[in-house]
Amino acid sequence: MSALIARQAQPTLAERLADLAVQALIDEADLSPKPGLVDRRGNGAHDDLHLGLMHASAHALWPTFKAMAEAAQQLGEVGQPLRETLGQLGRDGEADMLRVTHGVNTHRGAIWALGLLSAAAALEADAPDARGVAATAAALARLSDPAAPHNPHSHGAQVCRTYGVLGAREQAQHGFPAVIEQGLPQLLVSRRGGAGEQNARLDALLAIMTELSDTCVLHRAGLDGLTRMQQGARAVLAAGGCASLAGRRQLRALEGEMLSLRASPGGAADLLAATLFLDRLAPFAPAPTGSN
Ligand SMILES: CC(C)(COP(=O)(O)OP(=O)(O)OC[C@H]1O[C@@H](n2cnc3c(N)ncnc32)[C@H](O)[C@@H]1O)[C@@H](O)C(=O)NCCC(=O)NCCS
Ligand SMILES: Nc1ncnc2c1ncn2[C@@H]1O[C@H](COP(=O)(O)OP(=O)(O)OP(=O)(O)O)[C@@H](O)[C@H]1O
Repeated sequence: MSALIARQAQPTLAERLADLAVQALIDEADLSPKPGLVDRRGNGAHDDLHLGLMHASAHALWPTFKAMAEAAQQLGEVGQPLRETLGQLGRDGEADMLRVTHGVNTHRGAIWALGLLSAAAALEADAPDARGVAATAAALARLSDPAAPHNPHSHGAQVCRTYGVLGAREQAQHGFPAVIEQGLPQLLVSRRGGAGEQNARLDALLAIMTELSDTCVLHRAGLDGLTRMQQGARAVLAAGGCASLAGRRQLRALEGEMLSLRASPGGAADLLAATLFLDRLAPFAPAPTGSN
């Protein structure tokens, strides 16, 4: 292979971040058994989603995440120009998603969360620790985008009004507390406890579900459904997590409840993808000088 071809084969930072974002979405979709969500076993509580569609949607978003990271590199700082560029790229990405899925919402919340995090990771490429990247993403999310069409009829907007809870927008504006305080710590604790990677990821999803006001669940199952989701997730973790027999029993019970309510924790799933994205950022940091 010539040196030129070898050089061209090296992915750029923006390409590597887009790879990471798409991989996080694929890993989230494939993770099984997830209560109520699309996974390798089936469609969960959804009649318009399936695993192939989730994969196609995830891959279709690669150019969006790449463009967001490139915009961050070019503009170089958190500010109104970057916020407005990301808003336009996010809306274009959503249109791409809907074209691929023929109008089904597969990843609206994920474009929002992973888009902000991809841009933030590009800004923080020298020292990409999870907390710092989440804080930078939050600073971007707190800037308003005058071109964003406010949709008071979105499911999220409706249930936030009805139940007085905070949704996807606020989760980002507050620095992704569900990821930083629940998802990532649980992932590390379960790994350290020898749960195995898939069970550690399931535990991370459940940890996110214990606290989140997931507007997907609220929309389909109301406050009672949300409470049952949170309590059920706590019961799995209290029983020893997904690697334990007792935890698996609780997980099966939770899944039964979610399916009977037609409820699916789509917001928690997006935030698990955000958790997996941030978990994998460390290797992006340049090696400290003097290290071998
Ligand atoms: C902020 C968003 C998610 C809209 O939120 P809204 O609550 O009105 O919408 P909707 O119900 O359609 O979607 C919410 C999505 O978020 C996820 N979600 C639900 N609850 C939560 C939660 N508590 N926390 C995080 N995500 C959640 C769900 O998966 C759901 O798909 C987004 O679609 C948006 O408005 N984007 C504007 C375009 C933009 O600025 N893009 C920039 C990309 S960086
Ligand atoms: N594995 C998954 N399975 C199902 N949903 C997921 C998965 N991963 C992420 N999600 C998220 O869940 C959301 C889908 O939720 P939902 O079906 O409630 O959306 P909706 O189209 O707004 O509402 P509804 O189907 O109730 O009319 C998607 O936006 C997506 O971000």
